[in-house]
Amino acid sequence: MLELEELVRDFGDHRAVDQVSFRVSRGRLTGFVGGNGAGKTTTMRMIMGVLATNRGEIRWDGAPVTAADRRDFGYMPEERGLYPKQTVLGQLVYLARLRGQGNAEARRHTLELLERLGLAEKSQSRLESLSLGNQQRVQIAAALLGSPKLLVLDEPFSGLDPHAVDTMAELLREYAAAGIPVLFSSHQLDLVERLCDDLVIMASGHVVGKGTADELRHRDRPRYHLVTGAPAGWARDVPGVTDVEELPDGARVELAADADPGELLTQALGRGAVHAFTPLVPSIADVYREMTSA
Ligand SMILES: Nc1ncnc2c1ncn2[C@@H]1O[C@H](COP(=O)(O)OP(=O)(O)OP(=O)(O)O)[C@@H](O)[C@H]1O
Repeated sequence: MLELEELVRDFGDHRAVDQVSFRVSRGRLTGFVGGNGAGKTTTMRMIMGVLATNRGEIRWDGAPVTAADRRDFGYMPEERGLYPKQTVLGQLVYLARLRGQGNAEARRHTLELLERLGLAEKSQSRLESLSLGNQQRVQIAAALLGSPKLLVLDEPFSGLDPHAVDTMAELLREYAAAGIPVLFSSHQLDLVERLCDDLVIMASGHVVGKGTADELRHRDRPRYHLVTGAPAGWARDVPGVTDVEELPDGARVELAADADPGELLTQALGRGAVHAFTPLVPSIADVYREMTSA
């Protein structure tokens, strides 16, 4: 398990990362989200030791992370960083050998990954001759070489077409299922919602939310969508109702945590037809907007 405890990173007098703490657990896919400049890349660079921390601690399996640990971490940096003029296969095999694989094993594993990522036919092409999306797939392959014990991926899905997104998502799930903690950043909240076990939400250098998607979606005050065919302002007078947003055909109604939604429904039925009465569960995009809008 990877643990970050109260990490701080300053650039001059700007605090880019402020008291950031979270965990990336074994077998869990953890999505790392936040607006531009929120501090995700800086945090990932500190995990990988590319940037020093000003304060705080990074632990791997309970002990302060070491350079040896980091050699076993698969990393896809924001700045990417493969060689444009080298062939895909050539440089991936080279990287696999740097990670300790023998030549035959490095070749076999690299070819397997290229096949999996739909790049087998491009193995002898120079990286710069590939489309941007295919270059991105090669960068992903580079992070997966060797047998990484942890994956730290900075926006691995950006620039991928929908099929490549699905392949990549499936691959990350397999790594997580094999017990490898996976941390990836993304601005694609629908994808994060679909894929992740855990989420960490950052804003202005701070963690503003973390937990499973269900935990983050949980609201202390449940909300319901009531459709009656006419504005339902009367709901304001129902015991337990704390907020009403009137709609042309009903209302969105917020209740106190201990209120009985049956009371609202009974009163609605007493006034005529009820076409729908449904709990409103926020999407992760809603949660994200609420948490980062301050
Ligand atoms: N090397 C640096 N020197 C000075 N400031 C930096 C440096 N790297 C990052 N920053 C600043 O730190 C803050 C956090 O940047 P970071 O790249 O970590 O954000 P991010 O969440 O990854 O954003 P994005 O989603 O846009 O990639 C920003 O204000 C950025 O300008």
